[in-house]
Amino acid sequence: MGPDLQPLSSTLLRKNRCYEVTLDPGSQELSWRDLQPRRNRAGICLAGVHYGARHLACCTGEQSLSAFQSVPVSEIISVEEAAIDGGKWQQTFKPCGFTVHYVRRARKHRWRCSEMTFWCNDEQLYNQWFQALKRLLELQTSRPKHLLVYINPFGGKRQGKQIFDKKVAPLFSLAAISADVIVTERANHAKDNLFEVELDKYDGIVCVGGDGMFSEVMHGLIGRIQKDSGIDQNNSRAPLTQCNIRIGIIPAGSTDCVCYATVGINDPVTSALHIIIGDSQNLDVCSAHHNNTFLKYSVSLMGYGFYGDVLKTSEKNRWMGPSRYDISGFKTFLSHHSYEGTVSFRPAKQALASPRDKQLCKFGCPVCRQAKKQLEMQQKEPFVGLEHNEDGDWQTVRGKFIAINAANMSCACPRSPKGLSPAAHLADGTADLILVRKCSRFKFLRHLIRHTNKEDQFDFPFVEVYRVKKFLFTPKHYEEEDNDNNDVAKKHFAHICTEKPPCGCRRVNSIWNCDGEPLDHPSIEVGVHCQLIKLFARGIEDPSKSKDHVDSNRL
Ligand SMILES: CCCCCCCCCCCCC/C=C/[C@@H](O)[C@H](COP(=O)(O)O)NC(=O)CCCCC
Ligand SMILES: Nc1ncnc2c1ncn2[C@@H]1O[C@H](COP(=O)(O)OP(=O)(O)O)[C@@H](O)[C@H]1O
Ligand SMILES: [Ca+2]
Repeated sequence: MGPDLQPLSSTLLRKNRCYEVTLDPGSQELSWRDLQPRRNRAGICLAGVHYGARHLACCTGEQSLSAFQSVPVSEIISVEEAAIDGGKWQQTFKPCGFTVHYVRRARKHRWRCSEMTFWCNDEQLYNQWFQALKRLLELQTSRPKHLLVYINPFGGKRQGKQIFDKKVAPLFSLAAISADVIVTERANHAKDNLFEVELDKYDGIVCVGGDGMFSEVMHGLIGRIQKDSGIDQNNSRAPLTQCNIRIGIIPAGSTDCVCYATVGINDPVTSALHIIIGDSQNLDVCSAHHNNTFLKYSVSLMGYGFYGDVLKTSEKNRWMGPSRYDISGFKTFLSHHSYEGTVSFRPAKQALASPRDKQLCKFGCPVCRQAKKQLEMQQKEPFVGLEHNEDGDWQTVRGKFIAINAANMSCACPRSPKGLSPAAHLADGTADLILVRKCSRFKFLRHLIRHTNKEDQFDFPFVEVYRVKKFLFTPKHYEEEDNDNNDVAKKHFAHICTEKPPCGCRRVNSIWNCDGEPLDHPSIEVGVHCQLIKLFARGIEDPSKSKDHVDSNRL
């Protein structure tokens, strides 16, 4: 806030009614209340302005006070000169008006753009208001001005381009955000481009598509930043360089889990508004390695067994769009495979919360805030990375599993609004490792159904959940493997058994579903990199805390 900015309070007209309108640079709020004036003969009230203190300019006649309403300056999208609609009183006074476009909260975490026009009866007053609002908006320094946008035209229902053109681009232009738009022509187009592009030109990167498209952009960005800072991604112990350029997700995919779990809804307009107002949410990233070779990063789900098989079956039916997952989910459920192997993990000893508690990760989450403090302290230490003394001792679990899932965030999505691990945190430096042991089809179905209702999906004897910072998985058929040649042979063997199981032979290996992308190896080492990337999001707002806003912003 600049020293020159003083509170501004005036009586202005809106829809031929007098409002006391106040812009307070201290509280960073624009507020207004209807003064319910009795009008003079011409039906006009007098407007006044006063600087330096709150001032009630009088309308002629009685006043009855109505509800006070406000919008934080941080949620004003733009201010522009109002278009004159030729009303009767305007012909006499030639008033000047300004329109404020702002964020209105609608139901279920949806944000919408609302507008409100106030009229001033002299040009000087109008200029004071217009300039003051513009100045306060210019001081919102976290807002992006220039974005790089990648659109996957084939994601989800193939609506990415239309969604961007019709719903997002008009909002960006209203907010004076310019965008370089690339419609991808092939898989990995965005990722490759991110290694070449002049990143400094942009205040953020936006991907229009699903989790797979987000994953591609994230890989491009993290890979580029590591390359620029000389970090070898194949070294699983290397501390990765944080990516400070934010990524925005305009949901246009099949699952849209990353968007849903960080915003609360998969709605393109809501996401565009979070980008415009410059929200920021740090996000943990898991890295998966095999034999000191980097495989992939993941921010949502890494799933072996059930979710790996769902992915594998669904890839063949990509043409079906989002419903491919329902069909492959049903098929996979019926096939009811379990996979034998060993999971070793290092529990997060210092975790401030547990996967079974009810403390969900919300906007301003104290658990993630504490993790940020710890991270800042660790970064000051000479040896940083994924190894910390505070972590617990390694533990090992062996057996036959229907599913091995690592949820780095809740993985909430329209199919499961509370997600795979409802209490997982976006930015706490841990992931929830969920082991579903071999059990009957009926029991597994009960576990699955609980992802869609309020019951606890972990409350079964065949389900275990651990909050971890690192884990390893070795399928039974890869155990005792210690060199790459063996690995190739066994991969080949596993492939044969997976694709063409001889009569009586159980499927040997599943694949890892890594944010909707398959991994090349089932035997992996995974570590969580605390708050490695940033999104244009804020986490999920608590409806009980934002209720006042929902109501007060609705005009
Ligand atoms: C009897 C009803 C059972 C319903 C169980 C539903 C449980 C769903 C949990 C879904 C978690 C999803 C985690 C996110 C995965 C995505 O990264 C991935 C790729 O998404 P996209 O790129 O947008 O295509 N999606 C999936 O792997 C689909 C999982 C669907 C499982 C049925
Ligand atoms: N132009 C393109 N043609 C084919 N594949 C693409 C293209 N652009 C991106 N992709 C790839 O499509 C995959 C799925 O994209 P995504 O947007 O997540 O859709 P969905 O949610 O339907 O899976 C991603 O792995 C991404 O790399
Ligand atoms: Ca996490």
